[in-house]
Amino acid sequence: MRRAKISIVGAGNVGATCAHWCAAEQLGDIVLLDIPGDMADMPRGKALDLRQSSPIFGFDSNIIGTNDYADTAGSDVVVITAGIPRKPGMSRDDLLATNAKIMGLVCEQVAKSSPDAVVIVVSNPLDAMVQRALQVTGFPPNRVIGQAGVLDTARYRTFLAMELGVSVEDISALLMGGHGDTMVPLASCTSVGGIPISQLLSQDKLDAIIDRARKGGAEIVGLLKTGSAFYAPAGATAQMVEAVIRDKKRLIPCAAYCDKEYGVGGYYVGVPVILGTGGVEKIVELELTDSETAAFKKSVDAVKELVTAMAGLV
Ligand SMILES: NC(=O)c1ccc[n+]([C@@H]2O[C@H](COP(=O)([O-])OP(=O)(O)OC[C@H]3O[C@@H](n4cnc5c(N)ncnc54)[C@H](O)[C@@H]3O)[C@@H](O)[C@H]2O)c1
Ligand SMILES: O=C(O)C[C@H](O)C(=O)O
Repeated sequence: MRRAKISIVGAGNVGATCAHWCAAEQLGDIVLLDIPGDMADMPRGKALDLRQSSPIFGFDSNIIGTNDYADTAGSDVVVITAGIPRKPGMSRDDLLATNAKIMGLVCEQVAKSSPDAVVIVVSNPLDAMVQRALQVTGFPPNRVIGQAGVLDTARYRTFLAMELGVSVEDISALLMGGHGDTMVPLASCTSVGGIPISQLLSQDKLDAIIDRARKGGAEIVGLLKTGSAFYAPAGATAQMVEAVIRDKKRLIPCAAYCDKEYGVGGYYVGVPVILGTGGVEKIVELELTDSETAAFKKSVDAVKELVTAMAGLV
């Protein structure tokens, strides 16, 4: 049987760690690509190192590193983590000019080498970068998706589990909106072992957890000092890769292109989707409360502003 082919563009912290999770989960063969230059051999070094762990963990994936898009040809999934991460004192939006240019260069190559791939964008500012990937690849919107909601929801679930002293496995939750400080955790969709969160936690404690989840990326940047989070982001991305490769039909939050859905009007924003081999197979439209609708609109407006700013930069 043909193994799936997964290419990861950007072999830095998120890209290489995503390759690690994908290999450990035996999702397919992996190509790690990064730019030529002084560090041209780096993706080859990381790929070889990862491959040498295969006898220990028992996976048979072929893993290569390269600077050449020809090696990524015919990928089933392309993950894009190319770009700069933020440092303390920066917002994700400060990365817009640099990463929009990088995203354009990468997507021109991806469109030529893997025209049938599902593209999963990770680079920040996420919602604008996915829009850029859609513009440049010209792929149908269901095959260009952004990773943010799985990570944001995982942070929210982690903090809830820590507060309640229960297993993360029993916490079911959902966040919507852009990947920024305006993301919208839905208390109405948060439950623990089937019990609505409102029966287990006071509103004050829940608000504090929501605030920490919103600022979860900045908290890690402040601790690391040299860059941003990568273990959880890479794990979240690998979960999306798995949903596509294995046609899992996962119902998870992703940055998906919403036109009529939620009245967004042609932008990427975090919404619950069904993710399978075709990419986004369905956007699930929920009934939101008035306050959730207002928070979602604020988040969408922030994404629109960023996309408008990007148009003047590329
Ligand atoms: N969406 C999310 O949830 C999320 C989470 C974490 C990080 N991020 C973003 O992901 C991006 C990568 O983060 P990181 O920590 O891996 O950074 P990193 O600096 O460790 O790695 C980025 C890599 O991209 C490479 N690169 C730059 N230009 C390239 C090009 N034109 N072609 C191919 N590769 C290129 C760099 O050489 C580098 O190896 C950042 O923009 C960061 O903000 C997003
Ligand atoms: O915070 C960042 O800049 C990286 C990423 O978006 C995150 O949420 O960890």
